[in-house]
Amino acid sequence: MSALLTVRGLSRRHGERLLFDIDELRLEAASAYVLTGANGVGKSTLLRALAGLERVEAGQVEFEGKPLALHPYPKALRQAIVYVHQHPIMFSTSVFHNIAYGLLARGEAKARVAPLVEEAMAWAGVTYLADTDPARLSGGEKQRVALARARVLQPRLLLLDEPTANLDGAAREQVIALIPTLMEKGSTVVMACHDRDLIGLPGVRRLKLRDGRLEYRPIKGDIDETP
Ligand SMILES: Nc1ncnc2c1ncn2[C@@H]1O[C@H](COP(=O)(O)OP(=O)(O)OP(=O)(O)O)[C@@H](O)[C@H]1O
Repeated sequence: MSALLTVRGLSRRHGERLLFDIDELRLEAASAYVLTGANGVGKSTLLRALAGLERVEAGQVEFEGKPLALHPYPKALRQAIVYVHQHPIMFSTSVFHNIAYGLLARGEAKARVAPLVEEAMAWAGVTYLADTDPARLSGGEKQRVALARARVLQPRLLLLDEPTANLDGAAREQVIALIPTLMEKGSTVVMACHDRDLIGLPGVRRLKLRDGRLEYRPIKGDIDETP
């Protein structure tokens, strides 16, 4: 296994409160993780920090073996890491345009974008929504569009913040079914979640934030409910 991202001495304070102080966060290439821990322990903050959306203190940072700093947030990480919010925000245009946007912003040729977007929509089962305004989508459809929009960029690291938190029934199951296939293109996936079905997916490692520290659990670790 080779390390994709290693961050040593990763800490975050809110005033006097130390939210976390992690000796070492190490994410392997082409691997899947769940990040668990009690409400308010800092899971979202940690994911957002890795995506450059939240200011943290960091010691040594290595991405694909190269040393980097998290501030200012480097272009190499901006291109390699995608964060998916639990309430994804979308442009009021169409589903197709929302999925295409990141590719076009990267300077991808229009002729190449259409087939990539179509493939991503088919993967997420949202082709029938291509022309729909995202404001009209159900929660499950919106989450699947957000996953397609992230996947189409082929990120090296995909950070999912509670991808099933607001879903139930078939909508939740459809999202869970997509998760294992996110790794097909070699992406590493980290999901902050409380969902036992995501935690129990085969081959998913568990990271647990507790008392400001990060604990590494074995792949088929227990899925207890202790915070
Ligand atoms: N700007 C801020 N100032 C002070 N405290 C903050 C600020 N932003 C977040 N917090 C606090 O930091 C803590 C961590 O929040 P975070 O959303 O990262 O937790 P979480 O583990 O993702 O929680 P949940 O499981 O409920 O989603 C919370 O107690 C939150 O209130």
